Amino acid sequence: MNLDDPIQLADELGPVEDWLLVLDFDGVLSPIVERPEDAAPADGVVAAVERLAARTPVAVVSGRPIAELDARLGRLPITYAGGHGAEVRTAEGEPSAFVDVDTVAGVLDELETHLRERLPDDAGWQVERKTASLAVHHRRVADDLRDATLPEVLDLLEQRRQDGPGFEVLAGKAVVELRPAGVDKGRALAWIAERTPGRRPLVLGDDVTDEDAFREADRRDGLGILVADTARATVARRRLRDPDDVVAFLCALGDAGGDAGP
Ligand SMILES: O=P(O)(O)OC[C@H]1O[C@H](O[C@H]2O[C@H](CO)[C@@H](O)[C@H](O)[C@H]2O)[C@H](O)[C@@H](O)[C@@H]1O
Repeated sequence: MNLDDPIQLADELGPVEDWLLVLDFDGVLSPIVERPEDAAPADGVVAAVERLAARTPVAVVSGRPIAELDARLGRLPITYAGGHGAEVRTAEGEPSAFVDVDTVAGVLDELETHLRERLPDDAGWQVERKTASLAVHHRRVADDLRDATLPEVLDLLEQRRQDGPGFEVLAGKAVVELRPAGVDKGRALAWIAERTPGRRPLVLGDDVTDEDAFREADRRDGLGILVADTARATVARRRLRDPDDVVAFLCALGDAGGDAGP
């Protein structure tokens, strides 16, 4: 799949009011960095999203909890879906939970304690406890240690699949995660799309967890845009290079038609 020019792609898509804009955070609105806590929106992202949100529904759908999205983006007048769709807050501020946190807390607590003992921070491991899931980051772990240890970590996660309400194991960018079953970005998109009729989903994502949303967008006559500097297997039909290209694309979408503002 060829790389798209962000301005040409925005021009091709026509009026922004035709679309429900669905944006991933890490790797799309924010460049990938070594430590999750250091991630920040790319320059110009917040202003571009705010401008678009005045004209069409916008959602950020992320693996992060909503509280972390608030801390990084602020409380914009858009829908936030956190934990890959475990929790949603509408643009009007109405929250919905799709996982009962009490049913997963015991499994996650016990696993977190064990993994923090087994995977030392000073070797580069980072255990991230989220509202309804748990992630193990290995971006800063030496390759040989990672290759030797990751099968054991995956095995530990796999052993929890049947516990509590049931879980899934997934792998993302330098991360593996235990997530409650029945939650994914495709379902989150479906829930949001049902509440914004008449708009075609336009999904921007960079990671394997975004493929569910790309598929759901296709089902709804929408479009998936992969954000990646190299081609890889994806159901997305268009591709932008990186978060800087995403900012250029969002600005161009906001400029097209309607009241482009000052
Ligand atoms: O769905 P997203 O908004 O893309 O969130 C996916 C995960 O993003 C974070 O981890 C990733 O980004 C980090 C910061 O750039 C990077 O250090 C890490 O290697 C990536 O996996 C976040 O920490 C996870 O909770 C999200 O699920």
